Amino acid sequence: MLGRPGSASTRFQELLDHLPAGVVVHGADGVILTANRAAERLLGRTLDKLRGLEASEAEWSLLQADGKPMSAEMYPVHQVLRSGAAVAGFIAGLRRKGAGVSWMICNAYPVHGADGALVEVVVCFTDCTNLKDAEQQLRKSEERLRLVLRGSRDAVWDFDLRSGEAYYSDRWWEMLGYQAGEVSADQQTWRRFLHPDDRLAINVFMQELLGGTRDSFSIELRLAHRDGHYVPVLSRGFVLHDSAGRPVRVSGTNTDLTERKESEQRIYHLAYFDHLTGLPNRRHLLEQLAKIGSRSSRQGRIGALLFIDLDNFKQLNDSLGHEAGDLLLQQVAERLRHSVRDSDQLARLGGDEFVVALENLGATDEEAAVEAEKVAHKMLGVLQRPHRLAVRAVTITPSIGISLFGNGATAMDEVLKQADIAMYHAKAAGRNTLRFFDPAMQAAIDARSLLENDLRQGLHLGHFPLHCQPQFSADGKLVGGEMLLRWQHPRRGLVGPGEFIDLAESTGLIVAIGQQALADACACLARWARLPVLSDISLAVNVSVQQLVQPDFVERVLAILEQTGAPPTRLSLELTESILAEDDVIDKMLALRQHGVLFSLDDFGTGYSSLSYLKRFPFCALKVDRSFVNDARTGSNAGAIAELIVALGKTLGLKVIAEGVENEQQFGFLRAQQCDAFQGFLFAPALPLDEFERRYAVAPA
Ligand SMILES: Nc1nc2c(ncn2[C@@H]2O[C@H](COP(=O)(O)OP(=O)(O)OP(=O)(O)O)[C@@H](O)[C@H]2O)c(=O)[nH]1
Repeated sequence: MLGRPGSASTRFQELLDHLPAGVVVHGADGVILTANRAAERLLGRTLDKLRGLEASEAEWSLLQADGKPMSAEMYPVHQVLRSGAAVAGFIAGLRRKGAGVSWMICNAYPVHGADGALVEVVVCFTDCTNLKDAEQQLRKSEERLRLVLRGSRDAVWDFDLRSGEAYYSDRWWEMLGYQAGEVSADQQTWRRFLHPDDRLAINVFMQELLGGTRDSFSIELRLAHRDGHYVPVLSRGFVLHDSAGRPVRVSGTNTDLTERKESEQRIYHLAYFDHLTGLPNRRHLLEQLAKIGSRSSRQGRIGALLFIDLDNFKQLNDSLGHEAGDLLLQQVAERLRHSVRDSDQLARLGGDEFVVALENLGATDEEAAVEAEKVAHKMLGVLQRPHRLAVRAVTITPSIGISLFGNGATAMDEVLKQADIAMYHAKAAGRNTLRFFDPAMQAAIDARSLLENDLRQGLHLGHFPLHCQPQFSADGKLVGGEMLLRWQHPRRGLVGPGEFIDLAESTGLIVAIGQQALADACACLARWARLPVLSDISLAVNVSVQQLVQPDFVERVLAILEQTGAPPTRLSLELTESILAEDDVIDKMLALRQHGVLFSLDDFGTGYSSLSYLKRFPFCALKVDRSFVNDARTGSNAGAIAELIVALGKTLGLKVIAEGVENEQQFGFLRAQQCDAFQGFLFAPALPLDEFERRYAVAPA
């Protein structure tokens, strides 16, 4: 007991005895003078046995914080005796014989006498074994966590939403090609690495996550790597909420999915692509066909399935060997790939069979069939060019079966079967050809190709005799004529343009036909120039888009004018509005205008009827479309439009010509509107040129 006489001293003693901390008082020589009850308990000795003991000679020993034995001079009492200074917060282990180690936090301070000399050292110590154990546990578990994370390759991150603190682990940076600490980071930093296409979705996701009650999440995203590529990442973690449900912490790990994605891709490729040619395989095709079929039905567009089988491939395989066969199949695949659009679905079905699905070929079966046939013809042409194999060059032909789809009536696997059947018909027809599944379609295509042949033949033999429809002024004077195409077919007789212009356009023959018509018209103008009655009338010739877009269109026209000697100022080229949207048209028109050639705008009122066209392009005349002329009378809509068109033409200084005038009522109405010229059955139909000249080359009596 710390004995001090008097009642104050007794109270002080009681206080000390009830302190939970041990207190030991040493004399200046280090010997224990007294101790309180807690010290007796902690040291396991009564005061009697403690008194007179030197700390270092006692039955207990002290350990350092790291568990190693502590040398006597490091004991707190000795440190104070040596230095005269207090020691605070000193951690020491107390090992007593027969008992374990208890951990203490020690404070020690010197007590000085009146003369300033050190007379006592008071050492206080509190048991902190529990705290020490907890610290050790914590350290162990932290170390364990560190090791686990280092081994896991996952990248840890942790955001304290209240303090704004952000932690990105070293691995997090390493995953994106950076070193930790290289970039200063906050809670928004990761967003800067997001793939632009992921930003919106991730922002929405984060808003929902932080605004909701979920406490875990898992999401895939892409983060930019330093070298420019994007790392696919699986981000998983937890959200911690406070008692009010507010998010206070978000932590998680990012797993690099690159390898997984690559192997998924490899597996996908193995399952869906043909290893020899790299083309999609049968399974891929069948899956795509279902989508293609429903897309076409939805859009109301017709498409075609082409079934392509090489002819006598077995023979080639047998004679040149399987390897040569493989090489050929690869070349065939490559050529097919180049004959279709990127959006077309090409696949190798197996062996020497390939399939192409062509979508969106037209609004009707006929249109689609024409387009499909073109592609199939292209393939026939492309495939039969010699293939250079290691041994030698070989030629191979395909047989192609075609079936249309898109009206939703036939399932796509059925369409595939139909194309297969059609392919067998192509084989039966002698190979190296194509066949449609639908006999009616085949008949239409056959008829069309017959007509195309005839058209070529007709062009060659000059079977397009010129016809000319006269144009008159309001007072009945002949002022011009429009050259109209007719086809003198050897079996069918005279065929009107409605029956062959489409075909001529889709086969490109229109360019040659138009060129011929232009040459004939100019020859005619040259002849008329020598006939007094016809010498000052103009002749209009229709020009198609395909003609006009020819790069040398201007030169061709000038050459014809030169060769024929026709007066350019009598030649009027009629264009429809759709042509005006093509590039360079205005330049070509201006070039020809410089030589005096006239231009008139045909069918005005039916197309875009853009006023800017009329102002920008160097037109001399405007033709009111026959649809307005038909119903042209006072009070009708068509009449009002015709009236407007005439007024518009007049304002712009253009000559206005009405076509398709069939009766006196129409004529009377349009004449009242001050139309300049009139053309139609009321006056005369298109006449063969010789008859035209017979009728009009004589001066009126
Ligand atoms: N080199 C090679 N040959 C293959 C491959 N797959 C299938 N074949 C062969 O391709 C040939 C296909 O022959 P068929 O289409 O049945 O007959 P064909 O000789 O082409 O005769 P037709 O089709 O009637 O014109 C068979 O001999 C198959 O062994 C392949 O991957 N590589």
